[in-house]
Amino acid sequence: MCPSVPLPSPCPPGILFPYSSPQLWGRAALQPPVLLPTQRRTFSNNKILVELDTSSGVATMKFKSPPVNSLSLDFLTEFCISLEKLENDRACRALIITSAIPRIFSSGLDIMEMFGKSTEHYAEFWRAVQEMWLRLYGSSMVTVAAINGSSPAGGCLIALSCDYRIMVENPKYVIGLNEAQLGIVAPFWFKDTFVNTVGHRVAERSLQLGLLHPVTEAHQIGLVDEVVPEEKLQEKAAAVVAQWLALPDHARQLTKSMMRKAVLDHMLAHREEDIQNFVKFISKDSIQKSLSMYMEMLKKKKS
Ligand SMILES: CC/C=C\CCC/C=C/C(=O)SCCNC(=O)CCNC(=O)[C@H](O)C(C)(C)COP(=O)(O)OP(=O)(O)OC[C@H]1O[C@@H](n2cnc3c(N)ncnc32)[C@H](O)[C@@H]1OP(=O)(O)O
Repeated sequence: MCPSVPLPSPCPPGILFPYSSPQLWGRAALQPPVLLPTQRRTFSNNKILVELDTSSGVATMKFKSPPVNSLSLDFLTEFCISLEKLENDRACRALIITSAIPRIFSSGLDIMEMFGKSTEHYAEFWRAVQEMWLRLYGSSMVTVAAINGSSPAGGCLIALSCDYRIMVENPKYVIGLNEAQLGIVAPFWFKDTFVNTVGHRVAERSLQLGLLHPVTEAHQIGLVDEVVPEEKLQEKAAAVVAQWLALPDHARQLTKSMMRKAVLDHMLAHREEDIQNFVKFISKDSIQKSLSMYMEMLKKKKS
């Protein structure tokens, strides 16, 4: 759905107004409370499975890209297509994002997409990362991250871009923006999304040290909103969605837009510059070396 206000191309559908069309806001919000039979619509691709319950208006999206749900260009493309489909579906009002891979929500951006490739490839990849964030952070749906595994860097960004985060209680799971540990830097819009969630001081320390927070700590600093046992995750996510959907869509959406607009506008205004920055930064020999060493370290850890 194209916006009424001109946007830098490509136009991100579903971005909260003033970009999105007011006709989208109503969705199923004011339907009378009649009891409808449960109806499911499913669509799937190689990387993602989506199930939409049209009677409740709640979609569940499961990442299923082994081994670790890394955000490759293909994954990001499929993710954006799925988000666009749901955003434009009047029957869908809420989205729960979770993983079908045991122990991993998402391992973040696929490091191989940032290593040993052409500048054209880096630019295309980064535009896809931006697009994913624009669509998710600017979504008019209620979005809940049901985090059932570790979620570093780009995986954490996906969770941060949702309205609410519920994480499974497990001493082995970690979450955070650990870019500094890889010798790279979280871009300003990752940082802004993080600051808007945990506040400036907590974000500054966590970003500078590239911290991956254990679940209890993530809860303490407000990076996740709730911690639950694995078997309660889906039930809790459904309850949170029901609570948020009890409000009129337009009021919730206007409020969400008010809270997120400045960060979204800032990124859109600097989108091309941000791509150029990324390409220049990631192409540096020293950064390529850091990424190579990090991948080596991951492999050694296994053996
Ligand atoms: C100007 C701005 C500039 C730059 C901004 C860039 C912003 C970057 C954002 C990012 O998201 S960078 C990615 C950060 N991600 C990580 O640091 C996670 C690294 N991975 C791990 O910590 C672990 O793999 C794990 C996710 C905790 C899973 O551990 P587990 O023991 O279960 O699996 P294993 O480590 O054996 O991994 C399996 C397999 O997958 C490969 N792998 C893991 N993560 C990635 C990844 N992000 N990209 C690509 N590949 C990844 C790993 O190497 C193994 O491969 P192998 O089987 O071939 O050895």
